[in-house]
Amino acid sequence: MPSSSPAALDILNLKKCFGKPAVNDLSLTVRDGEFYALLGPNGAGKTTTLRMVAGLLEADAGSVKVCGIDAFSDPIAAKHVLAWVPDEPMVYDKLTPLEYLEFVAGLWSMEPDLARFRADTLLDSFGLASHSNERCGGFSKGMRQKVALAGALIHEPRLIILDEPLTGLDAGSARQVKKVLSGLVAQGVSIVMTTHILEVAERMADRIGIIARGQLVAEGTLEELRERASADGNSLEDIFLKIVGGGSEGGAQTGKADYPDEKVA
Ligand SMILES: Nc1ncnc2c1ncn2[C@@H]1O[C@H](COP(=O)(O)OP(=O)(O)OP(=O)(O)O)[C@@H](O)[C@H]1O
Repeated sequence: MPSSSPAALDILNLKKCFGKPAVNDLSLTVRDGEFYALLGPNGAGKTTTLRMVAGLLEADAGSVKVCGIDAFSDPIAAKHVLAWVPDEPMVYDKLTPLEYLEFVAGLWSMEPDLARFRADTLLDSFGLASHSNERCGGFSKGMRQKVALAGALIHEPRLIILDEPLTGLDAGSARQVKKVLSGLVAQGVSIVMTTHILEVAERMADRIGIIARGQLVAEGTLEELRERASADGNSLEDIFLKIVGGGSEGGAQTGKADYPDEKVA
């Protein structure tokens, strides 16, 4: 749908080198209100790209605009309109979900009544209402992930950046998260999500971008990608493998590096 609002995310010629290029002159645009899935083999540069967008990692070159705000020259304003949920989110073990959400809301200087209302609504949406007064320390990975996601949403961001949000979630939790995300998109919120679960991208995303070797190698709706891969009738997995080939970037590079130069949020 055409929109007069600025793009939710505008990445232009972004570069980051760790000895060798991790993100290599990458440009992409996520439209206002769009659900954009970022796919790519292990080590393709997805997380590095999103860390730069979220202000956790300094770019070597390029620019990033979030809802029209220059994220490099005005990072605080950009952070107000975005939410970042890493693939291994951190919550405070000694706090209950309710305390954690009220704590995060306090960091955003939200009114206590509004914070409580938002916290209760979010905990309910994620199926955590009955655990809202238990300490997070005893929670499973999936429950912690949902608490972290709720915390990221408390300030009503316009752009939500999710790195592998469904990893480690059971079917019920994954469905709750997908439902919340779809509901947010229906309200006009924009989402960028990396995932290795191609079926999720296929079902949920308005557009899909495929990154390989730090560059955007394909982008479009599922239909457009099908056309591009001349793979009519095939699944996204067929298209993906045709575009990027099998295997991870750099062969054995499948695990996370130790990120020595990561900034503290
Ligand atoms: N802080 C860092 N120091 C050194 N190398 C890094 C750092 N961060 C990322 N890299 C390297 O940059 C490349 C891109 O990594 P990145 O984590 O962005 O890939 P990815 O597409 O998110 O992969 P995955 O799907 O496995 O999460 C990899 O070769 C990785 O080892």
